[in-house]
Amino acid sequence: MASVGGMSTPPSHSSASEPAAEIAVIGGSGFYSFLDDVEEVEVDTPFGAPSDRIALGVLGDRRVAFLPRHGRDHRFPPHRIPYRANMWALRSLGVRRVLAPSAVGSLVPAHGPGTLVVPDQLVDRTSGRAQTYYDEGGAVHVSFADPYCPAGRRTAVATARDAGWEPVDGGSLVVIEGPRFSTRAESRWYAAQGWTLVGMTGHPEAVLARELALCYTPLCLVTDLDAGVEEGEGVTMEEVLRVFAANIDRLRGLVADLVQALPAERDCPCPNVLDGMKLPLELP
Ligand SMILES: CSC[C@H]1O[C@H](OP(=O)(O)O)[C@H](O)[C@@H]1O
Ligand SMILES: Nc1ncnc2[nH]cnc12
Repeated sequence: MASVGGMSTPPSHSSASEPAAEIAVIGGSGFYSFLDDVEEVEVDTPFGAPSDRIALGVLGDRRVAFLPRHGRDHRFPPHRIPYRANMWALRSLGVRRVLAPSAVGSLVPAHGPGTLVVPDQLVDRTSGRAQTYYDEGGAVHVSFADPYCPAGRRTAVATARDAGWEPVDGGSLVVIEGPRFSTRAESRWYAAQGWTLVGMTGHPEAVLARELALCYTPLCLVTDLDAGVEEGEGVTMEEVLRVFAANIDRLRGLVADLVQALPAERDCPCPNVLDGMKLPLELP
């Protein structure tokens, strides 16, 4: 296992011209491994250690990093995930594109369990999470009107369609603080706002990616109808993990296809979001 101290020693198979990885996959609940033949690296960051060792491997001609956001033993609940360390560590390895699979509840009866949604909007209902890299040394305000990479979203939707998994293209993901699930009244209120999905990890992951000028693409797998949508007992963790497990092979396949399908060059706005801003931090 190699050790990488923030921006210092890169892993053995990387060089200045060839980053350790260009694309990262961040696995969520039930998604704790991805690549077969990997080198695992421990990365340190100014924000502490990431959730786990980062697995580096190759898929076709793409160098890929995999990081399970909850840790491979799901030791971090959503409100305790070291989001800043995770995104910083990935960028320090050379990553510029992030694919973010996630288990979510649906606020729309028609989008039942097993539905794949590629949302285009996000609503932050978390509280108290560190959500910026730029909290000292000067003000930096990134644009976040469109929180996700348009090219990544487009490619994800097209790749899912090609694989015969008709995705829902667009929708708003409301991210709650958790770790509890929503009450029926909260859930009905979210649905009444016209929001589509509810999860616990999409924020601050997406905005931290934006602050590091990374392309971030969410891949939301619906595991349940949220409490306000369905007259039932309410959502349970067991239900989420069971439905996710039933869909993981399909999702893994999609992520692998998507890694291959992402364009090599970035012609989206994401690389330029920090242009003209005076950064208080030196980016890795
Ligand atoms: C396992 S139940 C709730 C848990 O599942 C989702 O995790 P992730 O987004 O990492 O797939 C949800 O956000 C909660 O953290
Ligand atoms: N109903 C739900 N609420 C919040 N996060 C979830 N993750 C999966 N299902 C969820």
